[in-house]
Amino acid sequence: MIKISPSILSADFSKLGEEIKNIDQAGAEMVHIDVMDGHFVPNLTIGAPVIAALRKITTKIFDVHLMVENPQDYVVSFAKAGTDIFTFHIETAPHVHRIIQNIKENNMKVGIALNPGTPLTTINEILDDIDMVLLMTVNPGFGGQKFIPSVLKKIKELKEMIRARNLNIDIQVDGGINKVTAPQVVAAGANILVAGSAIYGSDNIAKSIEDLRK
Ligand SMILES: O=C(CO)[C@@H](O)[C@H](O)COP(=O)(O)O
Ligand SMILES: [Fe+2]
Repeated sequence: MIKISPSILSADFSKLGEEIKNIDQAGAEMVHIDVMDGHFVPNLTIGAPVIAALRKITTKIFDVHLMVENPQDYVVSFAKAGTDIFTFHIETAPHVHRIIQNIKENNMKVGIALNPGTPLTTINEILDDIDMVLLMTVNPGFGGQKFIPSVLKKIKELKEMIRARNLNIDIQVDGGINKVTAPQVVAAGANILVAGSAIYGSDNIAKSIEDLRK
């Protein structure tokens, strides 16, 4: 089953609560929250206090995508704020096994994100220990960018790695996902689609979510 995780990066931040209720009622399975630190990526967004405030208004899965250096420093505060899936970038984590253990000890699911230029070999040794792989289909930092088609091959390769090892791991894609690219990523093996501008940029949020799902 395909799950849709709308990225609130493209929402109207002046009415974030309302914007989250909109995607909640429209049937999205998750809420994708992009956390940026101005170091790993050249942009700043939100952190644990905002997540904790949003936690009060929805029971949907909080799919938190940390584009930050030193992600281990945020595990405890993000767990307390109500994060369900803690996704960090492999490019930021030399002690990757330690942070995975720490995320699990704090009762969150583990996601690992890879930039378009980062090879799958970087997660070979820890694939058995995680719940989700996020393959970036743009370079992280901003919403509204163009999908990078060369990632399709990587999605297929990851799907095959997971199948060959008989694992139960979600493949999430993020960046430039819309009505045109969604069928391509799903055919390649992705099952969780993140979309910001394709959902919040449309005048019918429920329809845009259903269009992606179809
Ligand atoms: O993590 C990121 C960007 O770094 C994303 O989650 C974007 O927010 C997706 O936006 P669209 O490409 O769908 O507009
Ligand atoms: Fe994201």
